[in-house]
Amino acid sequence: MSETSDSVTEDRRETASDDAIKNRPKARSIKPLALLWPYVKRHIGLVLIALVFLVVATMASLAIPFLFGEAVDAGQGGASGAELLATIDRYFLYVLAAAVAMGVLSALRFYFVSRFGERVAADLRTDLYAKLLSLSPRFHSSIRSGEAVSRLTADVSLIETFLGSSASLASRTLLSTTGAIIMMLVTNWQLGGTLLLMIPLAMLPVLVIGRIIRGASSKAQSRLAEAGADASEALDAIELVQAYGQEERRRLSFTAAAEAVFKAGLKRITARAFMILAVSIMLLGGMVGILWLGARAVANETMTPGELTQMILYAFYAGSGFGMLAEVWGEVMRAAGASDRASEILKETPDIRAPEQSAPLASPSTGHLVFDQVGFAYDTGDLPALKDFSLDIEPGEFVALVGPSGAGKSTVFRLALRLFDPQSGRILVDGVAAASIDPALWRSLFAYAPQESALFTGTARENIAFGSVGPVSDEKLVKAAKMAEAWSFLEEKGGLDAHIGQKGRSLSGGQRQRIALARALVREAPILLLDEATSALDSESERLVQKAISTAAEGRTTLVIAHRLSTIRRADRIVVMDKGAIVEQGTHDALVAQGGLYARLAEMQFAAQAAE
Ligand SMILES: Nc1ncnc2c1ncn2[C@@H]1O[C@H](COP(=O)(O)OP(=O)(O)OP(=O)(O)O)[C@@H](O)[C@H]1O
Repeated sequence: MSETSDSVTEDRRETASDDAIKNRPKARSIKPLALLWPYVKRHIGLVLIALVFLVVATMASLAIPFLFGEAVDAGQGGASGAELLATIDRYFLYVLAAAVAMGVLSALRFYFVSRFGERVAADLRTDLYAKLLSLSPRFHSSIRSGEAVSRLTADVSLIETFLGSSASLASRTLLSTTGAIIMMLVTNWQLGGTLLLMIPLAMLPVLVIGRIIRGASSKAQSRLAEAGADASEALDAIELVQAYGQEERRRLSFTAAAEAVFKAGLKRITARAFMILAVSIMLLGGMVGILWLGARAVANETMTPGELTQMILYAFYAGSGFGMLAEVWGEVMRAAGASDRASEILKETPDIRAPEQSAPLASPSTGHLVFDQVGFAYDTGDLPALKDFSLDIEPGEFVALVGPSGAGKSTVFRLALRLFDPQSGRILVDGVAAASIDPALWRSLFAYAPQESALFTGTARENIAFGSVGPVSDEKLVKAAKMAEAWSFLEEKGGLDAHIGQKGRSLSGGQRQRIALARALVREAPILLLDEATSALDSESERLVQKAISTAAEGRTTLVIAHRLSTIRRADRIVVMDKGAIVEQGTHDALVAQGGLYARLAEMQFAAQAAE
C-alpha cells in the first residue's frame, strides 16, 4: 500500500478539476496563504485532530516496509519447522496490524481534514458574498464583470481543495518521504545514499516536460475561456444574433478558438507521451538498479535479504513522494493566488459606511427631500456629473426631472439612494443629513423603480415582495399589484405564483415596469424615485403605466426621471437639467412660455407624437 495509491483513492477525488478553476492564476509565493489563518484558527480543534491522525497514520505506513523486512529475515534465520512458521506468522500478523491501523487512521484523517476544508470554504464563501453585497457600485464597476463571481466560486473551491486535500497530502508526503529517506539510510547508508542522489536526477525530465505541458495548457485555456465568454454573450443575445444574421461569423470565430485549443492539446499530449516514456524507463531502470546493487550487497553479505526488501519499499515511498510533491506544489501556488484574490475583497472597506452613532429619523417621515449645493464626479469622469445642485422637494410634491441624455438625472437618484456619496454639499430628509444616518436606515425612506425594470428569475410574489423589508402578506402584495395596474395580467398568468421567466423575460416591457412599480409600492416608503422607461410603449400600456404612476405618487413625495409628456404634464414642478446643473424649473406652461431648453425638448416630443 503505497502513498500514491492511498492518495489516489482518497484525496485526489477532491481535487478541483474544472477548467475554470484550473485556469485561475497562481501566486508567485505562498505568502498569501497566511491570510487564511483567521479561518484556520476558528476551527483549530479540527486541525489538531486531523494533525494527530496524519502523523500516526504516516508512522503506521512507514512501519510496514520495516516489518516486511524483518519478516523476510526471520524466514532466513536458522530456525526450522514449526518454530520458523510461528515466527513468520507472528511477523505477518504485525504487518497486517500495521496495515489495518494505517487504514483506520487514514480514513479518520481524511474525514477530519476534508471536513475542515469544507467548513472553511463555507465560512469564506459566506464572508465574501456578504462583503460583495456591502461594497458600493464604485467597487463593482472597478472589477471586471464575472470576476467577483469567480472569486466566490472558483477561488474558494481552490482554497477548499488546498485545505481539505493538498495541504494534508503535502504534509503527509513530506513526512513519509523524510521518514522513508531516514529509514533507507539507517537500513544501508551506502545503497541508501546512492539512491538518494539518483532520485532528483530521475525527477528532472518530469519537471522539464511538466513545464512545457503547463505552458501549452494555459495558453489554450485562456483562449478557450475567451471563446467561452464570447459564446455565452452570443447565446444570451441569441435573438439579436439571429436577427442580424451573425450566426456564421460567431461560429467561425468560435471554431478558430476550438482549433487553437486542439493544436495546443496536441502539443500537450505529445509532451505527456514523452513524459510517460521517461518516467517508465526511470522507474523500471531504478528498480533494476536497486535490485542489481542490492543483489550484489546480499551476495557480499553486507546486506540481508530483509534489508533489501525494506530498501526497495522505502525507495518506492520516497520516489513517489517526490513526484507527488511536485504535483501538489502547483495546487499550493494556485491556492495562494486564490487566497490573495479573496483577501483583496475581504480587505476592502465599503466607502459608504454607517456613522458611529446614527441620527434618528423623523417618524413618520414627511418625505421632505433637499439637495443642498451638491457636487459630484465619478471616479472615471473628467467632468463633474453634478455641479452645485440644489433642489428642495416639498412633502407630497411630484417633481419631474427632464433634460438631455447625460445631463445627470440618474446621478441625482444614485446620490439620493446613497449608492455614491457627493464630494460636496448635503442631501437631507426632514432636515437630517444623509451622512449622519446609517445607509440602510436612510434607504428605507426610498422606494425605487429603475428604468431597466430589473426583475429576478422566479415568481411574481418573490419579485414584488423583494421591496418589503420584512415578511409581507399576500393581501398586501395583491394590493400593490392592483395599484400598479399589474394584477389584471398577473391574474391571467396564475396570480402571485406566476413564473415571470428568467429575469422577467416572459413579460412585456410595460408589464415588467408595472411589476417594478408594485415592488416599489410594497415598500410603503415616503419618497418614490421612478426612472421612467425610455422605450416606447403602445398607447394602452402607456395609459396603464401612467395610471399606475399617478396612484403610486398619491400621498408620497415623488421624483420621476420623465421622458413622456403625459408624466411631465402631471408633475407639480418640472426641473430641467443640463450638464449636471438645473437650468430651468417651473410648470409645463410656464417653461414653454419661457422658450428655453424645455420648450425645445417639448416641441421635439410633440413633433414626434404628431408623426406617430
Ligand atoms: N458609473 C459611471 N462612471 C463614470 N461616469 C458615469 C457613470 N455613470 C454616469 N456617468 C457619467 O455622468 C454623467 C451623467 O450621467 P447620468 O447617467 O446621470 O445622465 P442621465 O441624465 O441620467 O442620462 P440618460 O438620460 O441618458 O440616462 C454622464 O456624462 C455619464 O457619462
